Amino acid sequence: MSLTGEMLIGAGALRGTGQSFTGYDAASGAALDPAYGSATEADVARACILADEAFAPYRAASPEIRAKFLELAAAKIDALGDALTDRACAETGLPRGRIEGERGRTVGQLRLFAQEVREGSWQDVRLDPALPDRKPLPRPDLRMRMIPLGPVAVFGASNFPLAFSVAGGDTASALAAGCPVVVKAHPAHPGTSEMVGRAVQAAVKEAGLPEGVFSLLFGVGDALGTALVADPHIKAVGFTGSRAGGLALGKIAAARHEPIPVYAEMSSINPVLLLPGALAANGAALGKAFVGSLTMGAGQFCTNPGLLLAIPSDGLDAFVTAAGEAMGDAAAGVMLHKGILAAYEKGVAKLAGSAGVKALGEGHKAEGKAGAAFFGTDAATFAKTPHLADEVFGAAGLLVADADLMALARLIQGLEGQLTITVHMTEDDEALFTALLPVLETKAGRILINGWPTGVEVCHAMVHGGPFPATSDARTTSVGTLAIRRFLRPVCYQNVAEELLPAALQDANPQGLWRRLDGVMTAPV
Ligand SMILES: NC(=O)c1ccc[n+]([C@@H]2O[C@H](COP(=O)([O-])OP(=O)(O)OC[C@H]3O[C@@H](n4cnc5c(N)ncnc54)[C@H](O)[C@@H]3O)[C@@H](O)[C@H]2O)c1
Ligand SMILES: O=CCCC(=O)C(=O)O
Repeated sequence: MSLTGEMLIGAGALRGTGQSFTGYDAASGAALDPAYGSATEADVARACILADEAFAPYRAASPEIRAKFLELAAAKIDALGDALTDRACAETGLPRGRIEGERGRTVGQLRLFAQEVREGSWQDVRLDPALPDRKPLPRPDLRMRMIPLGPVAVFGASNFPLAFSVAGGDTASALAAGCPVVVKAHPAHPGTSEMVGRAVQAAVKEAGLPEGVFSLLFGVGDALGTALVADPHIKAVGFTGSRAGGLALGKIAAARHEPIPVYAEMSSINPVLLLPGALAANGAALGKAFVGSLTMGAGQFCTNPGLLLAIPSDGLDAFVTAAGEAMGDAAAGVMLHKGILAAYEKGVAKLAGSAGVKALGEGHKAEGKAGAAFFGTDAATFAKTPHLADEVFGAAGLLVADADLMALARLIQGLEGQLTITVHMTEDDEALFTALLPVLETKAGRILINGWPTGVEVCHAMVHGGPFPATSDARTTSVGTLAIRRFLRPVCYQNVAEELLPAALQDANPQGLWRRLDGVMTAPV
């Protein structure tokens, strides 16, 4: 596919007349053709009007039609072949294996949502039949199902150019829910975005769906995102990126005449608790494995393990020695764009210059690349230095080692919300884990044992979410089939005649759904 630099508004393609920009080869810094023109406010309005017009017919399309559309989009992304991998590698500096894996995850995610649409339990149908003879008052016939919210604005993330971008989890879950999507491409990978966008646009056409089901807008600066979130046709927002960006979009959404939900995934340092039994059994191996997770993709994962907590011991010494050695072998990494590299270097310099913080290991350094960094401190220093709990996006980790178990417990209690908390433990640590679990549950969306947080499985039980600032809404996830719930709302139908009811609610159950009948989950017959 040859790139044109055009945005995709419904079935059309046109060049934005706003500020021009290009993608860059992340490794060399060279500008990559073609140039993209930023969308104007009129472009945003047009995409959102088309999305609004598409909403009624799209949500009325049968589950089978929506599922086939998602599968078509997946097939067309697959068919982009090596050209997509080449462009994504160039624009992000991420290694080929990582991008290939991410493409598999992206198309797998679209196919999983197709299955989810067909399976139907997302409609959460509840039927409370009429009780005309109930005393003192009869009960009317009440039936409930979930319906889509309306057009959704999606902001592609810089660090996952496929799985969290144009056809990533936010887009897949919104489309599965029956919501048209207007995507703002991340300006760091416009070529990758155009390729994937054209695949989705072609799938809309082939599926015979209204053109406004999908649009893709390009732009630099804040104006495009601001106009998109403010547009009255948009009913929800999906975002992965910086805390400042997510909060800014949340403010715009809250200030609208009709405020709307912003599902923003923002900032997490993903604490790792190294319990004594695990360190005694495996200290050195854990140290090496930690560096593998920390430095993967130059640390540009929102699940990056940025904070470690432990009680000093011989096992912890072995951990630190092995981690320091592994850091010494860690190559300098290409970061996604210059701004992210600058932010990382500033964050590392701030850690290095903090009183009471010492270097425990560092990776190779190279001009224009990021060197991994590993620091250590104690609980008292952590408590009195609030910025030590801030995310440094990249391969920087901080170990808090303290003999005072209660000080570590208070530290955990004082942490902000997290995407993940990891616990390394053996049977000897079970009593400690059991004591900690109630606190961990209040802090994170996912608690994992004897693993590393990077590498999120896309499945039904996944929660990629968590209390603020991990996300703006702790009740949700942006990965896995549960993500569909963000874009649905319940409607109750009272005393609506059988023949006038939506199919999902009819007595005959033509969609073959599991339904909650008078409170009891009931199989289709
Ligand atoms: N937690 C994560 O998963 C994660 C992922 C990527 C980046 N980051 C963090 O974000 C920093 C910057 O990276 P980025 O460019 O990917 O994220 P970003 O938040 O700066 O931008 C993401 C998207 O939101 C838009 N945007 C941001 N602020 C806006 C505003 N005020 N108004 C309108 N639109 C706005 C941008 O144009 C872009 O399209 C990184 O250094 C890192 O700290 C975090
Ligand atoms: O960067 C955010 C997503 C992280 C992720 O999906 C993973 O670790 O696999």
